[in-house]
Amino acid sequence: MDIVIIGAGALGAYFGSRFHEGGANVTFLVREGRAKQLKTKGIKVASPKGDYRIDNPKYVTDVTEISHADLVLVCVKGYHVQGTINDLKSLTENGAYVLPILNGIEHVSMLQDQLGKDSVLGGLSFIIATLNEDGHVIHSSDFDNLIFGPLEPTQTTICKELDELLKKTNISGNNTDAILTELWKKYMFINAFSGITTATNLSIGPIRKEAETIRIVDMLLHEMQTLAKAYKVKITEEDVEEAKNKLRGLPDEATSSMHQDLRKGMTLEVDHLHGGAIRLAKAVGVEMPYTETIYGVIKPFENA
Ligand SMILES: NC(=O)C1=CN([C@@H]2O[C@H](COP(=O)(O)OP(=O)(O)OC[C@H]3O[C@@H](n4cnc5c(N)ncnc54)[C@H](OP(=O)(O)O)[C@@H]3O)[C@@H](O)[C@H]2O)C=CC1
Ligand SMILES: CC(C)(CO)C(=O)C(=O)O
Repeated sequence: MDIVIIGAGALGAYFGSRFHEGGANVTFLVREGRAKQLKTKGIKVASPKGDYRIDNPKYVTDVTEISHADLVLVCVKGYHVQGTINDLKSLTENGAYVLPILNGIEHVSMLQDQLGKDSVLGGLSFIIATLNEDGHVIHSSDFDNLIFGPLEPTQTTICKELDELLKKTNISGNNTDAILTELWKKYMFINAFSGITTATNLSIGPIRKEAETIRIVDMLLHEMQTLAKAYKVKITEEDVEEAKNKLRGLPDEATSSMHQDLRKGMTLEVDHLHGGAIRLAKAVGVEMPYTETIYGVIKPFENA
């Protein structure tokens, strides 16, 4: 399979490397700065699932240099999705499917509106990864789940093909017919986890010790459950409990990518995640006081 990765950051470099390891033809579509780094440093992945390196990764900065793509993985931050649209248009016009795996929900309808519904698959990932100063991937969780599935009936074949490829790689994950529900469940989880870790500037360990702080997490999860319901997606109490169990199971030092970005002084995805939920809530008359509070607390650090 010819796979293009847009955004060779932590997520893109990790999954791109694993697909390369599994035998796919992987091209990274990157911007100038990252291109220079890939040229001089290559890609290295340090991971509990096994290290991997690509000394001379195939990368381009100009989409017209890509002659064919079956699938494009969109691995940029929420606030950079709009900037990928022209590249994605060029690739989908030549037959590629687009699989966004970033956090959040708003980008899905945005991509569908601009690229056409048939081109956009549903996707998400569970992994904890970051880039070091050499642009090498530090994968620190023992999980690396890539969940995807068709949002339109026309997409079943490409999803089955991707599922077959996935089995040849070292990536965990699966093709699901319930990708919309999975997207909302991840959105619920990430808004609570990234919200509480970033707002408190703490990893999950100390947060778990305080009943009052865990209560906020509980309220954030339930607000997202109510919002999903307003968009006709059923998140059950068991799903909320599963999210809480995930938080209970993380090591003390585990934290969200947004909190890692805060620590590094990078732009935060708070508008895409919490801001997006608040916009969706306003559109359907749902109240989200805890989410609004978390958003307000984090917002001054968005471009710190
Ligand atoms: N890191 C993690 O553990 C996880 C992250 N996520 C989600 O995945 C998404 C990506 O996160 P992450 O990988 O950490 O982010 P990073 O900041 O590490 O990577 C994003 C990359 O996108 C690149 N980029 C931005 N715009 C473009 C463009 N127009 N063309 C090509 N490349 C572009 C950036 O390049 P440049 O270097 O040029 O700025 C950067 O390398 C986020 O939504 C995050 O929430 C989800 C699960 C886990
Ligand atoms: C919660 C986690 C680590 C799971 O993948 C994540 O998505 C993030 O922090 O952005």
